[in-house]
Amino acid sequence: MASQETSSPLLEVRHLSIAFGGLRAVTDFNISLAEGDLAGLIGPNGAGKTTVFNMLTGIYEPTEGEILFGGENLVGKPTHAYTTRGIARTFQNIRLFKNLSALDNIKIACHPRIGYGLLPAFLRPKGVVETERQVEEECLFLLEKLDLLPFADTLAKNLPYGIQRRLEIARALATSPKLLFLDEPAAGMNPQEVDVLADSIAWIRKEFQVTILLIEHHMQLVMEICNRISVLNFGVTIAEGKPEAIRNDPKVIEAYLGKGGAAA
Ligand SMILES: Nc1ncnc2c1ncn2[C@@H]1O[C@H](COP(=O)(O)OP(=O)(O)OP(=O)(O)O)[C@@H](O)[C@H]1O
Repeated sequence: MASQETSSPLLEVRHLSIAFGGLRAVTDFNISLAEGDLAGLIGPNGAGKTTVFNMLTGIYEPTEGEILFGGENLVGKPTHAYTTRGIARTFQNIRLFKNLSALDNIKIACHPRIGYGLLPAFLRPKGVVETERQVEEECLFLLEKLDLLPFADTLAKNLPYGIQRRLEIARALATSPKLLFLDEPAAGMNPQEVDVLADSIAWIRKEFQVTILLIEHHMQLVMEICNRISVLNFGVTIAEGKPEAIRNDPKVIEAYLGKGGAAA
């Protein structure tokens, strides 16, 4: 767990709001992430967590606010601009290409970094062949790092659920992100898989030197690996701070955690 709170923020989100018709889904959301942070975004169903992710990846344009990434305001830019600047995410519902192998799922994610069009892909001059060899090597390396190598040739649809989730993370890492958003990475996992995942996420942060913000209902995982946590309720941030403070915050207990201290 490493927070480098003295360095300038990698991501600075200011006064982010969005409304859908009459519904204010998120109001005045602020967060500042330093390089190396592993932060959590929690709150009840419908609190606005995924909507925040959708704004932070260019899927939704906020009605107000700024998303400063490395000092540049990304609001209004298309989603690929977020990717090319080093922001990647996973989704709550797994979005793998089910009929492609694990390796091909990763290769596709590498594509925005390759930078050649359709014609060279068909004609395959020497440079393209070399690039493809390098990409394959990188992808195999990534699979190996995430203990996915035995599944390289398995179709995504035939992989166990926990492995599919890990492959989603590997696919996000293939874009070489500086900032990674994980939307409910533990959803649908059994307790053993959650334990392994918690270790993996902490390890990924360190190994890939990536800053992580995750949405999760699994409180044990959040409290164990996150160095700071923001809590949303009805689109409004009701608390922000270190896990211990969040766990004992009366507003958070009232809105989400309950007296037992565990929402999930
Ligand atoms: N495209 C949209 N159009 C209309 N309403 C939307 C849209 N996207 C989200 N909402 C609404 O915004 C609110 C916040 O939804 P969101 O999915 O962000 O919540 P969440 O905190 O991620 O919930 P969960 O934990 O259940 O995933 C909900 O009332 C939802 O119905």
